[in-house]
Amino acid sequence: MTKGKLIVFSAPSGAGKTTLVKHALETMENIQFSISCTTREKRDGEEHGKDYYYITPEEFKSKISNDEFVEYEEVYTNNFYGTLKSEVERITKDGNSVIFDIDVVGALNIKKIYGDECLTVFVNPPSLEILKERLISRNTESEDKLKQRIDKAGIEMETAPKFDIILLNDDLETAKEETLKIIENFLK
Ligand SMILES: Nc1nc2c(ncn2[C@@H]2O[C@H](COP(=O)(O)OP(=O)(O)O)[C@@H](O)[C@H]2O)c(=O)[nH]1
Ligand SMILES: Nc1ncnc2c1ncn2[C@@H]1O[C@H](COP(=O)(O)OP(=O)(O)O)[C@@H](O)[C@H]1O
Repeated sequence: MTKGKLIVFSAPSGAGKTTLVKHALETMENIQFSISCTTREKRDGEEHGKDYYYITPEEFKSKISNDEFVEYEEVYTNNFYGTLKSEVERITKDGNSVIFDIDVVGALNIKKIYGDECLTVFVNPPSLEILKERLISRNTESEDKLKQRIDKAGIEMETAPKFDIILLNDDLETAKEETLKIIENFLK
């Protein structure tokens, strides 16, 4: 059996990458989600071992010392996020492909490691204004966390040309269809 490939979705917070990755996972066989570790708090509706592994900063540090991460970042102040080697291994060893929802730095690091076995997709919001509106209406962040995400978005948008594909997420149904086409095309 051939080993699976890697598909990385990345974007500023609020662009819609989680929505599009979930759609791909619900629709397609042979792809599975890389569950990251995070030290951030669990949001309502999220589940440990499904959306993330929610761990303490001490547990995170211990995983760094034990070299358990493919990559990790302090994405927002005091909030660490990391991709476990064991997730990539668990999913790809049986021939399934792995899909990631990670920040732009992590995405480009994964691409450096895996090269042609990896496709990086940048989810582009129609504008920074619309990005802000989506984040506000998602209603998951405190004032302070919202500001951190919006402040970082401009710099993150500048990395778009480094990705293999830029996917516009304006009309959601169109973006969902495009997501499936991009993945199918890469895996065939
Ligand atoms: N580098 C890296 N970034 C991650 C990882 N997991 C999640 N992220 C990113 O961390 C950022 C914050 O994620 P989250 O707290 O869920 O907030 P959201 O983007 O506002 O939904 C997003 O850009 C995620 O894609 C990871 O394992 N590594
Ligand atoms: N094309 C779209 N049009 C309108 N709202 C969208 C669209 N895509 C996503 N959203 C909404 O915007 C918010 C942010 O999307 P989400 O997938 O959580 O983004 P991210 O994972 O990139 O932070 C969510 O409330 C989601 O339902």
